[in-house]
Amino acid sequence: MQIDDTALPGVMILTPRRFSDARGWFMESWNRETLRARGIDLDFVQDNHSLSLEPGTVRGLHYQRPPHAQAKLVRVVAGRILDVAVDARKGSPTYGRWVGVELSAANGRQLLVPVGFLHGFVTREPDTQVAYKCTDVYAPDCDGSVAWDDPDLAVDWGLGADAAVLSDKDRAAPRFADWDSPFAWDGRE
Ligand SMILES: Cc1cn([C@H]2C[C@H](O)[C@@H](COP(=O)(O)OP(=O)(O)O[C@H]3O[C@H](C)C(=O)[C@H](O)[C@H]3O)O2)c(=O)[nH]c1=O
Repeated sequence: MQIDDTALPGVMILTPRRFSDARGWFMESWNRETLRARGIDLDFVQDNHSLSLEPGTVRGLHYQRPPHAQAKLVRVVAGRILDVAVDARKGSPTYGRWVGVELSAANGRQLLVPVGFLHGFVTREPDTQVAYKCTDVYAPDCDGSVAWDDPDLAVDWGLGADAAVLSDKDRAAPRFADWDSPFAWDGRE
């Protein structure tokens, strides 16, 4: 398992080892003990899986507020995405900053998105399937979103003039400046 930091402390890129042979390859996509040994001790309780038909599909920027806030471990099982995390922790030195990492079925990379970060992705190929582990269960009353195209966050989705494929919920999400984050920085990472 290769673990790389990103510009946002706590948001990490995990790349499991692939064992290749004449048949193809095998990997452990997630192993609690492997991550615990590297200081990442997360108790995942729900797996999610989505299919996005069109390239340019944006799902985000999403979060669940406490008491059902979620950390996520995101990977791509078919296709390719730009996966984005935004620091939404009040008081954080990197509050409002974002990172984007290309995850694909080919590169096998995963993104660890801690509690306190908004999450979203844009697909870069047709029929992209994203699977991700969550540390809390779905709680619709705690589900929320911030505008994917917020001018202050200025996430570069790489869409150019192409129109994003969006859900009605994401089309109507509030601006970051008009949103009262439920997350606070704990002064550590
Ligand atoms: C998230 C979720 C949704 N649903 C149901 C609710 C809706 O009827 C349907 C589609 O939900 P939604 O449009 O919120 O799905 P996405 O736009 O892919 O949202 C997800 O996309 C971004 C990238 C995330 O990080 C979150 O996990 C999540 O917000 O699935 C469930 O039954 N359980 C769930 O955990």
